[in-house]
Amino acid sequence: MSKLLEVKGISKRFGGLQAVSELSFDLNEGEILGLLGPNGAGKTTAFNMIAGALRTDTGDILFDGQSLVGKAPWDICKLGVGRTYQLSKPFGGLTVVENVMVGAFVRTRSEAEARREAEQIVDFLGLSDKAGIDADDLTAVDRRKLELGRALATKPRLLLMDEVVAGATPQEAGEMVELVKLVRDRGVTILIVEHVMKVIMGLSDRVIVLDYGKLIANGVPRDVVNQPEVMKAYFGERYVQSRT
Ligand SMILES: Nc1ncnc2c1ncn2[C@@H]1O[C@H](COP(=O)(O)OP(=O)(O)OP(=O)(O)O)[C@@H](O)[C@H]1O
Repeated sequence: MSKLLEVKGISKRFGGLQAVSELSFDLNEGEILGLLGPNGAGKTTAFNMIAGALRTDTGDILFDGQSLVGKAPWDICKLGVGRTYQLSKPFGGLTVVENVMVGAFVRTRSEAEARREAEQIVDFLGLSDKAGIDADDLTAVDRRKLELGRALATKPRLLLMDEVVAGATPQEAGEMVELVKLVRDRGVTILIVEHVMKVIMGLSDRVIVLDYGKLIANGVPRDVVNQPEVMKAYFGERYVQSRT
């Protein structure tokens, strides 16, 4: 399996706080990798370094063999790294299709082409009947789908997804999980941050766990969640001792 992303010893310090410390991991082409860790573990910081929103203090990030360090978010997106945000904020006053077109303009200057691609994506997301409504009028779950659509329109090979089911009902979460699987089936490699364990377990081929900015586990979801280090990070030392 070829490596699409190689993260090599990246670190980030904010003042006195070491948010990410010498983090290394690989992501294989076609894989869904879950990024886990308790609040404040450094997941978003790691994401932001890969997407170019934050500069790394140390280390390198290779995408398809090419270093992303020092590149602007826009250029990283053009290379094929898309991202979704935890808080999806559609452009109000634009329709659902027009919102997705914004993503498509990363790849094309033709309005007709952007519209055609956006319509296909809106259809894929199951939002065709809402294509012409103001994006501000969408429900929370449909906004999440739109967020995914905007990212897909940039034609990513790697998609960084931040908490796709936050605030969703179990049924809506199930819908999002199915959509993410379909995105992978279209050939997109995925790195996903998610707090809902059931979602991560159901989606990820492999998971990595961060705690205080350090990688503490890397493996198949079922093995990783039972590792004492991981339980300690999530539930504390006492919980682990009470189980052993
Ligand atoms: N711009 C910043 N300036 C200062 N400290 C920051 C900044 N961004 C993040 N931090 C701190 O860095 C640490 C890691 O934060 P980060 O948001 O990466 O964690 P996280 O794992 O994504 O957490 P959560 O699950 O709560 O979103 C936290 O202690 C946070 O307060």
